[in-house]
This record gives sequence, structure tokens and C-alpha cells, in this order.
Amino acid sequence: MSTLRLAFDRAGFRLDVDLALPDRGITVLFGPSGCGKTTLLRCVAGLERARGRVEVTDECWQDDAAGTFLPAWRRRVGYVFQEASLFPHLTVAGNLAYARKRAGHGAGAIAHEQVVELLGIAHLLDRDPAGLSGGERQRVAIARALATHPKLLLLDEPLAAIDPARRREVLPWLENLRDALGLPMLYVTHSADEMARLADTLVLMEAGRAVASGPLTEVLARLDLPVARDEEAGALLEGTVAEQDERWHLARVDFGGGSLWLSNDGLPTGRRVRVRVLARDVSMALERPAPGTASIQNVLRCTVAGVAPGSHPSQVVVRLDCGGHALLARVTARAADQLALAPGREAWAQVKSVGLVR
Ligand SMILES: Nc1ncnc2c1ncn2[C@@H]1O[C@H](COP(=O)(O)OP(=O)(O)OP(=O)(O)O)[C@@H](O)[C@H]1O
Repeated sequence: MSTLRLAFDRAGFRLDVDLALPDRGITVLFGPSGCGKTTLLRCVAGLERARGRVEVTDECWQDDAAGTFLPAWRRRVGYVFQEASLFPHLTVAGNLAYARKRAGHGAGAIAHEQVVELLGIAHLLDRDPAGLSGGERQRVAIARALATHPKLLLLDEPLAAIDPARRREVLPWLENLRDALGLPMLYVTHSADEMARLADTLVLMEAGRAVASGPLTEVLARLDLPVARDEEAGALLEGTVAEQDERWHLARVDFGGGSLWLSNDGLPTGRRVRVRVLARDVSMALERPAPGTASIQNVLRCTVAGVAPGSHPSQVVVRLDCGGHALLARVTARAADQLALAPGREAWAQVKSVGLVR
């Protein structure tokens, strides 16, 4: 576990967070502009003098109670910004060598070859930064941050300056890193797509505070948060491709609480996938439609776990428990009343559409 207990004041703004984050995986910081995401990263890196305590895996970087405050240069943190600031007079290899030299050869260094391979930049090593595409530049910037053998990687909207059409190309490289290195990453983004695809842990921030934090699937399915009333509200499910229907170009994903069919563009059987089910694509029924009587292909047995107001008085958002997995459904308040949807009620969720996240 890492502990980030930080308070920081500047004119008109106060950051006040107390987070316990897992040592593995990607923690996404998500929230509106100005809520303090960058400030939080800067405090963790020691670039701002916040009050509190920062403990990253087994290292204590700050503990006011003990009078400990490691300056930024002594914190083993890799920082990747929106715009990669590579040295223009050095090649890609030169940039990486410079970072390695500055970091020295401490314990836990990630091998240069491994970083180059994980980010797919071997063919770029002799190039000058000026000739790289935005995505390539960011991959090099991440490699450079890793060359300092950090305990924690901070990424502040690393894809925001890349042409939107090409952002998705960088995501698999980030997933490679997450899976291969087990290095904790704190990742700031405004993009719901990036969040859904990358986050293991989600921290929702608002006005300097963390209003929710926890495993991504749990936070997204909470009814007490504004995200549940968002137009794009929905649950994420992780499962395994279990069957292909080649005739109809569909794949079946089993997720423990049941299975869902989705459009198949070549997903191999056995692949672990993450799918998104938007609340607006889920309707409710008290009985299972007889086979061949409804167009909906995905029908799941579930129990109502909670009901909360929607974004309009005519609507409610229903949280469903589906074999221990959460789903959200957005239905009219009248339908919820007619079906007596209340905690404990057994029902069927009819899922109109399932989106593949990864
Ligand atoms: N150098 C600075 N001087 C004064 N105020 C600042 C400075 N940097 C940020 N702020 C203010 O501190 C608050 C938090 O800013 P911060 O950049 O941390 O938010 P953010 O969530 O990262 O925003 P964004 O998503 O737009 O990058 C905002 O009110 C911002 O205007």
C-alpha cells in the first residue's frame, strides 16, 4: 500500500486528500479541470511543499510527524507530462542514457533492454526527438522516466497532446508496462475512455478532495456519486471470451455473474476482456422473455441492490447485483414503481448493447 495524506493551500484552492493506494496497477485520478489533480502529483513528487505524509510502497518520502521531507531529487519518481520535454540535441538513445546516468545504478533498476522492448522503441533509438510523432515522443518520454528506476510513475495527461485518432495506439504500450513491471502508476486524465481502459483503481476528485476511491468497477457502480447520473454512466465487467458465433459475428464473454454476447472483431477464445455496459442500455423485466420473443440477446438474472434518483425526475438509476458483479440500469421512475424495484427484488436485466473496452 502507498499512503498519500496531503494538505496544501494556495490562494483560493485547498488540496486535502487521504488515499491508500495499491502497490500495483494504474490508479487514475479523474475529475474536472482545476480540481487539483496536477497539484496532487506535484505534492507527491515533492515539487510542492504540502503538509502530511507520503509513503510509496516501502519508502517514506514525507512524514511531518517525524520531520521527514525528502526533496524532489531524492524521490524515486518518474514524471511524464502532457508535452514530452526531450533534449532536442540528443538522440532518443542519448536521452535515455542521460536519464540513466543521472539516476545512477540503484537497486531495482529496470533493465534498459526491457524498457525499450516494452515500449516498442528499439527502431527509434538513433532518431532525433524532432522527427518523432506525438505518440512516439510520449513513449520515449515514458522510457526516459523509467530509466531513472522509479518506485512510482506519475503521468499527467500523457496522451492529451496527441492527435485524438492516434491516442488509442499508445494505450497498449501503457498496458504492457502495467502488466510487466508491476510498478504503481498515478495517471491523470480527462478522458473517460482512457479511464475505463487503463484504471485498476479510480480516484474521483472534486474541488481538491478525493470524493471516492477504490477498484474501478466498484467506484463506477456506486449510486451515491454524480458519475451514476452521468449520461455515460455504466458498469464495467471483466470476463473471458468463452465462445464464438462465427455465423453472426458474435463472441460470448463469461464474467462470473453470467454471460454477454458482443460484436466480435476477431477476439480469440480465452482472451481476458473488459466490457462496458451503459446504464441507459439496460432495461428491467420481472420475467425472463421466452426465447424467440424479444430481440435482446443478453438477459441476466440479478437482484436489485439499490435505487437512486437519475439526472431527471422521470428517471432512476438501479444498481443490480449479478452474481456478485454490479450492473447499473437507467429506467423511468414509473417503471421502477410498477415493477416494485427495491433492494432485494429479483429481476432480469436486459442488456441492449455491450461495448468492448479492451
Ligand atoms: N502555479 C499556480 N499558481 C496559482 N494557482 C495555481 C497554480 N497551478 C494551479 N493553480 C490553481 O490550483 C487549482 C488546482 O489546479 P490543478 O492544476 O492542480 O488542477 P487540475 O485538476 O490538474 O486541472 P486540469 O485538469 O485543468 O489540469 C486550480 O484552481 C488552479 O487554478
